[in-house]
Amino acid sequence: MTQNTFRTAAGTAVTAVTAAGMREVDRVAVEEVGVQLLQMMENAGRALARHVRDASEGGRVVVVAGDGGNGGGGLACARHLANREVPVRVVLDRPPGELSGAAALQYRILEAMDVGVATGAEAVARFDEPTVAVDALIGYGVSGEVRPPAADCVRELNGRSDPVVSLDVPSGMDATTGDTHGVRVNPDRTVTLALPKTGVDAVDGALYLADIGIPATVYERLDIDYDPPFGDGDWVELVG
Ligand SMILES: NC(=O)C1=CN([C@@H]2O[C@H](COP(=O)(O)OP(=O)(O)OC[C@H]3O[C@@H](n4cnc5c(N)ncnc54)[C@H](O)[C@@H]3O)[C@@H](O)[C@H]2O)[C@@H](O)CC1
Ligand SMILES: [K+]
Repeated sequence: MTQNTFRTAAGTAVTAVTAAGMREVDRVAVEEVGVQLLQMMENAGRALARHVRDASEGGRVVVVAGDGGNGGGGLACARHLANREVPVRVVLDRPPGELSGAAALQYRILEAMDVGVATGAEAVARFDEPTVAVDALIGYGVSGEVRPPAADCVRELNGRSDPVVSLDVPSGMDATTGDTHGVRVNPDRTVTLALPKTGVDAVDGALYLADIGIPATVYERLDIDYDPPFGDGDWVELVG
């Protein structure tokens, strides 16, 4: 099942987009309007860190990240948590040397900060104390059945009894259809970015929409109905 419109608790209608639609929003934001990816990622990471601090109540956090835009947002979140002295560790689904693009940039900052980084699903399993986990493995860019090592990380995340917070969409969930690509994370809350994706009505747990700074002109250029939903805040809960 997919949903084309969501609502905030205040009753504002929010248009949902497919993965292709969101990719087009990102393209217009960057190429036509001049908003840079790292600016949006910074907003995503900061908003996500606030949600994680909420869920963790000061306890430990593990951020499980992939190497795409979703992973980059997770790594930015780890930095914001460390900046607030939240005890945070990072697990990458692949060795750091295999990172590229924005995720590699985010990783280099964490390295300079001495934030602990481990690799692989076994590292997720090692967090046996109460720990909020952040799922930043894969976002709307999922393609085909989720493969190892990401698939093993997903299973480890689902085996945890502590809260899991997913960035944008639960990893392994098709952002357009809500279908599962073989395996997917079952989060306690999802912080989706800019606009809800049509498939996210299939998420478990609470669903929040975070502002990553995309101006209304981007939506106007794409004929997407947009009534700013955020009010005074940086995110809103979506109620269906
Ligand atoms: N406006 C934007 O462009 C922003 C996007 N952001 C994030 O970037 C995401 C989109 O980024 P990308 O296009 O890089 O894509 P993703 O990060 O969603 O996915 C690409 C990553 O997933 C892996 N992957 C894909 N399919 C897989 C499979 N079947 N098995 C195992 N691994 C698989 C790829 O190897 C790659 O690491 C969004 O969901 C969002 O979370 C945010 O960081 C902030 C700004
Ligand atoms: K995710």
